[in-house]
Amino acid sequence: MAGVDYLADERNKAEFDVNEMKIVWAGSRHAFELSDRISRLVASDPAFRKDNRPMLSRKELFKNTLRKTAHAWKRINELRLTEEEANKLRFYVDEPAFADLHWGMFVPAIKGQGTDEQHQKWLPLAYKMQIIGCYAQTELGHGSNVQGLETTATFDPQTDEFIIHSPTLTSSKWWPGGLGKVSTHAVVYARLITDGKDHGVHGFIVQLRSLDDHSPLPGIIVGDIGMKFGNGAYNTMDNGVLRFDHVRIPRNQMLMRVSQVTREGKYKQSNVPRQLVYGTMVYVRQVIVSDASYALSRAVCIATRYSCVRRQFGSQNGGAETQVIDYKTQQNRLFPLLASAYAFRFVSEWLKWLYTDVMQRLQANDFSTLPEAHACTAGLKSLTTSATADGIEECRKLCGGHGYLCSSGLPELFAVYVPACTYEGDNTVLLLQVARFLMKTVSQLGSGKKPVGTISYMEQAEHLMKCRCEVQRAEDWLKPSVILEVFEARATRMSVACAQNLSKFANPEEGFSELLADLVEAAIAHCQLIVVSKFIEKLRQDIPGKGVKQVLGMLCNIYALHILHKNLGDFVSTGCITSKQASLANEQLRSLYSQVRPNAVALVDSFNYTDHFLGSVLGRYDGNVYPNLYEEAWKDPLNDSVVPDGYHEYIRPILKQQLRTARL
Ligand SMILES: CCCCCCCC/C=C\CCCCCCCC(=O)SCCNC(=O)CCNC(=O)[C@H](O)C(C)(C)COP(=O)(O)OP(=O)(O)OC[C@H]1O[C@@H](n2cnc3c(N)ncnc32)[C@H](O)[C@@H]1OP(=O)(O)O
Ligand SMILES: Cc1cc2nc3c(=O)[nH]c(=O)nc-3n(C[C@H](O)[C@H](O)[C@H](O)COP(=O)(O)OP(=O)(O)OC[C@H]3O[C@@H](n4cnc5c(N)ncnc54)[C@H](O)[C@@H]3O)c2cc1C
Repeated sequence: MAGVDYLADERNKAEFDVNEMKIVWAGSRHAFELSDRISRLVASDPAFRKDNRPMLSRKELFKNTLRKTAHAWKRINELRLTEEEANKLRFYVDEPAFADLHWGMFVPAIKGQGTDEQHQKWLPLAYKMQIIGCYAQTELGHGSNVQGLETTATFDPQTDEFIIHSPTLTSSKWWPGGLGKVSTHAVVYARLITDGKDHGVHGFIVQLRSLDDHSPLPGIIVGDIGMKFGNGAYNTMDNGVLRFDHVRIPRNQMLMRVSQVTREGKYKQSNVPRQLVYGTMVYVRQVIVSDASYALSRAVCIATRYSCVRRQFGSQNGGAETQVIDYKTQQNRLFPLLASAYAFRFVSEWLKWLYTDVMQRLQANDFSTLPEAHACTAGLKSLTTSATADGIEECRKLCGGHGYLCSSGLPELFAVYVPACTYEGDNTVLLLQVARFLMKTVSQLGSGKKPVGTISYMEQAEHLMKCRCEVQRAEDWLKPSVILEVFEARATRMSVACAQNLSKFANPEEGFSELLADLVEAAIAHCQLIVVSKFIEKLRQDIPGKGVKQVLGMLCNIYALHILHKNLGDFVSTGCITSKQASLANEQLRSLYSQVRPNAVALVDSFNYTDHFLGSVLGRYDGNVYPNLYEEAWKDPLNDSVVPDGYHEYIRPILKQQLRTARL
């Protein structure tokens, strides 16, 4: 029946003001209104239909993406959308495309690493999309090890040009999104060579294709790297391969904010850190943390609504069966993910602030907070993407068999999402960057250099190494000060233990190599502490709306106590808590699940996702799952005919043969 809300009872149970929570989730009333307006605009435009993606061949899929991206660009211009609105529009179109890399990496790379003159020349062209660019860093042979890249950019003082060259097969650029079929330009990372000297990896703007007929320019071989994981999914993106055969570009196309090559071929460095060459990655990692909260919240929204609709067992006297969400096992798997979605949302808002702050400082030549920003973006990118990828898969399982259908939206979400654990830095490699930062901090304790920002807790290392958790009753676990101290103590003790073990090696690098697995665990402990502490900080702010702060408090405690429960080994073995306190934490967690239960649907409604964006029959707002699932099945092209194509060739002969055998 149209118009019936099958989840109305669930919505009536909510103990908080959903409209106010929507504003908290969005970040501000302005952000909410903008998101709400743009998501409806996209949902109501048939050109942005996406339910047919898994059925399309790669070519059809890709052309469809080109059509949608062109349509989005047309709408952005017609409606004169601001940059913020245009970003939201691309987000709600929900189809990875070359434009993500153009706006998300090419433009930021020029902005961050180009000089004023380069900005004046290239940014207007890029803003109008008169050129389309990508970010060509990774090669066939090297991705993580950026210093190992092989492409060369050799200065030719005779002609005042750089010669861009791929000396080996492994130096072929491999993976850049938007490169394969679309980009006219790329920021290419290559080893700068002047006068026979190698100055390491630098960025260069290189034109790849003709602006008249799109054919590759002389000396350039470019194409798509092939089909990727999952139907539909990330195959809308033309990840590409690129080779250069002595391609010449003018000297002023080297991005020269960090270092310059003069007309005479002299290499000069500005007084800014070399690591600014990595600045675009810091920017995108911060965006990816925000993206993690959106991807996880989508999966959680689907699983929560469906868990209320789905009933199994427990019928008494012919009454309704139990809603699967009422099983404690379902809650124990689902609610920590719900809490994580909120936790990641808040930590990403904070990270955005941190990034903006670092950028402002950089403008004023203050580079002091760059290492912490690198550690935070790298660590939180790793933590949130790993948890989200696992979380989406868990949500699929929470939906039972139906979660495996493409119409649940979960398989495609998973397939699109999992590469986030790899792109923009492999998650383990990034955690090791955090570990280096932690080891450096520990080694400087007592040297007078004060740890600042997210690492400032280490200032109390002496106390944190020996403090005892004061929890005696389950309710004691609800105190933010208790949770914070326990997480700080665990992170400190794990870092200090690594540092002590490292000091046993004569060669620190050898020690680091040997202890990699422990170092990764210490880095995770530090990153989990950041997420917990930013959630607690959020709750210290003024949050209006009936019951909003209370229910967020429950989620914060669920997030922290669930992490504690999953990592009991760390907490108990470092002596931060006793096994008795661990079981009290578990008791508290169970009680929190019961408290969150009536609010579950309202908490996912607060994400304010349209049915179009969710793209899931199981997650429909109205909960009317079964008739729609049934209808969806009939739309499959296999059901176009009653007798399938191939019956006469392959089924009938078998059947007939069996008949003969049976007669014998
Ligand atoms: C894009 C769209 C956005 C919007 C769209 C919507 C939302 C998103 C959704 C969907 C988008 C999907 C789009 C996909 C996009 C994917 C794109 C790519 O994948 S582009 C390739 C990424 N490649 C990597 O990330 C390589 C990873 N490797 C590295 O970063 C480095 O090589 C690293 C950090 C592992 C090692 O670097 P070393 O070899 O230079 O190393 P060391 O010696 O360890 O470091 C030297 C010093 O530099 C610091 N450092 C390293 N990296 C830094 C950084 N980034 N910033 C500041 N300092 C850094 C270190 O802390 C160290 O500092 P001390 O000397 O100890 O003080
Ligand atoms: C969908 C997708 C889109 C992408 N888009 C772009 C793009 O637009 N532009 C671009 O330039 N690149 C892009 N990339 C490339 C991406 O950035 C790299 O794949 C990524 O940085 C990982 O590098 P790698 O592939 O070399 O992994 P590898 O480093 O080869 O990793 C293989 C394994 O080795 C481990 N490992 C590696 N080094 C260490 C170490 N030091 N210590 C311990 N373990 C280690 C890793 O943990 C991993 O398990 C994209 C990749 C994907 C999948």
